[in-house]
Amino acid sequence: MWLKQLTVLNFKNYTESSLEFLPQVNAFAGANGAGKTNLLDAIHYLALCKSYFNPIDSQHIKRGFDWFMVQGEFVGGHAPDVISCSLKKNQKKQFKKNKKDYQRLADHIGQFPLVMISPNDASIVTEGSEERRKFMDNVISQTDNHYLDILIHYNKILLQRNTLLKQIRETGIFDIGLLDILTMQLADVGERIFTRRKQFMEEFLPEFSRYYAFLTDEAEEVGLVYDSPLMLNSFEELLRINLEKDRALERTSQGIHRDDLVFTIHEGMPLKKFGSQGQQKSFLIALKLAQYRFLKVKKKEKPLLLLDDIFDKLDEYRTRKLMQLVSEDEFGQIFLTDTDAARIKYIFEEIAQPIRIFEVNGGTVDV
Ligand SMILES: Nc1ncnc2c1ncn2[C@@H]1O[C@H](COP(=O)(O)OP(=O)(O)OP(=O)(O)O)[C@@H](O)[C@H]1O
Repeated sequence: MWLKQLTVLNFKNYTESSLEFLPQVNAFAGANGAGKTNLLDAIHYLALCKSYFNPIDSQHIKRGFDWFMVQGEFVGGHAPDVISCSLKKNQKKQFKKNKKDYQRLADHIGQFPLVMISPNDASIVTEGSEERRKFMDNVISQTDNHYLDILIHYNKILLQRNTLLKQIRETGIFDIGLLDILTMQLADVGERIFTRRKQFMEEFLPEFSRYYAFLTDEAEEVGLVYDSPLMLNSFEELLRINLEKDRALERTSQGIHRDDLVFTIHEGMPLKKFGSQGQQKSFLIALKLAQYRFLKVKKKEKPLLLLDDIFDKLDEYRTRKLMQLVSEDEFGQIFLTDTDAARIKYIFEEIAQPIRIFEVNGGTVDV
């Protein structure tokens, strides 16, 4: 499966552009701010119904316009599929496959598996647990669309339970029956998410360790551990133990919405504090390569790989390692961005990979 054609209309700094791709490597080259990453993001929209960088859809409409559209033609695998995503200001985002609306976005996620590696990924190490849950949920959702459904369901019940806890505190009326029902429902759905995440980590961890060792020339021990309050107690027990605390806080203090991934180096020290910049970078790339491998095995096809500005950020050793994987045919179609077209040409010519370079300049593109 690969993306043959992409059209963007009024999308970020593009008015109208249509691009034809190679099934192998496609590079967007140009100065800072030219619009290279915007094209990767348009591809991300097609595969995952949303931006990789900014969750507010309306901010992707070109300034001065009131709608955008991104359309792409995927070929290979199944029959050619034309996917389009469009948004009119103040209206709901529309998704179509071969001109037909999707009933649910969850039906689309995972049909065109995709992995993005970007400098923004640093937030997975440096920011709060939400970023790491997002990473985990993104990978699982692309392989299991029921997972997305139960996540959405969990968040709805969580909101209802929190609203009730607030009402109890404000009104003093304690509807124990309703609280019990919401507690049981939350526990039931939460346990399913916990089981799925645990199972995912068991499969993911060996892949991650293998890629980290491959990318680094040091015999450094790194750790990746799934940490959930459900490791020690069942969800129902947890909610009962914390009932008084939850009533005082007016929210559900414990649950799978607090899950985290713990990243360590040097035998258990936090990666964020004790890992060098290079070690953190290798850790992140290993996470993403393991994500690629996981999706490839589960979906039985090669996901699209989007590399945002990574050759500028990687040292020569890691660049060579990545190129080794490209030449060993580990990946399918690749899209990448770089400020230096000559560097990209050189890197891919060295491993004799066909590449099409698009020169991007302020929202226009030349081949
Ligand atoms: N809604 C929008 N309307 C118009 N322009 C936008 C919109 N959103 C973003 N842009 C413009 O897109 C440009 C950024 O594009 P992009 O991030 O793709 O650049 P880039 O070529 O990847 O740059 P870099 O090499 O610095 O990463 C900026 O000039 C920004 O102002």
